[in-house]
Amino acid sequence: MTDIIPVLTIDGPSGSGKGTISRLVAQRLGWHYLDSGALYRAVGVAAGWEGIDLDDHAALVRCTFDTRIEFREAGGELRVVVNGVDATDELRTETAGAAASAIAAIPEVRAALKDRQRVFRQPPGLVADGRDMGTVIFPDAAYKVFLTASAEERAERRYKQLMEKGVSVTLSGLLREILARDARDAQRAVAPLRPADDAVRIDTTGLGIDTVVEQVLALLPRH
Ligand SMILES: Nc1ncnc2c1ncn2[C@@H]1O[C@H](COP(=O)(O)OP(=O)(O)OP(=O)(O)O)[C@@H](O)[C@H]1O
Ligand SMILES: Nc1ccn([C@H]2C[C@H](O)[C@@H](COP(=O)(O)O)O2)c(=O)n1
Repeated sequence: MTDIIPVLTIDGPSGSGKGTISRLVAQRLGWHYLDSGALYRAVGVAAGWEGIDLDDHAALVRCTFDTRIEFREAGGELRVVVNGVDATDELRTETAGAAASAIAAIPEVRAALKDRQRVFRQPPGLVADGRDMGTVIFPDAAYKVFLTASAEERAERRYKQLMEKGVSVTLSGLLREILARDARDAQRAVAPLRPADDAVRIDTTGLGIDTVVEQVLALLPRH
């Protein structure tokens, strides 16, 4: 059954616009949406609540199995509920992103989350965003995109986003964090960040959101 449910994978580094573009494309297509990074972030946040050290791999693997993660639509927004608590805002912090990146390098954590991602493949279709959607989780996806943008532009996007939320950060600090996360995600041994061989690469540097959405939609036969 799943082999006839179409999947569009959108992978790429932090700040390349995966989440923004995936959500808009999923809306336009009327397809489901999987934010796979939210699963890693949720485990990282749950581990923090339990006081688990990021070096304690056995405890992190246990925490991955124990953590309940639900996605709920509320007022047109996707909320993420972790162990019964709405953790959407906490999940989006740079601290949660860094913790997610660290635990995502643990092979047993990745293995434990595999099936929890694949169940999102439901009719009429799925748009899945992450780092290994096209390479590991949905290697048979009909459509694959790899989004990039220069690290400087990604840092600027994040800076603008955080300033709008009233979070005080520096552009140079964000650039450092983005480069560190890129390196960790791309250099890990299991499912490193890389484009699938059959992915279409889109460099979004200097491109507006609407342009990127149209470029992605143009890859699908009709919409
Ligand atoms: N093409 C674009 N042009 C300008 N801004 C963009 C573009 N795409 C996304 N943005 C903005 O950049 C910020 C980061 O985008 P988004 O969260 O979608 O990136 P991401 O790749 O999902 O990041 P992460 O992996 O860290 O979750 C958002 O504020 C978003 O509105
Ligand atoms: N498929 C995925 C999704 C996410 N991760 C890890 C690596 C990221 O740095 C971190 C947070 O992801 P984001 O929410 O920024 O997309 O989670 C991964 O390894 N594989």
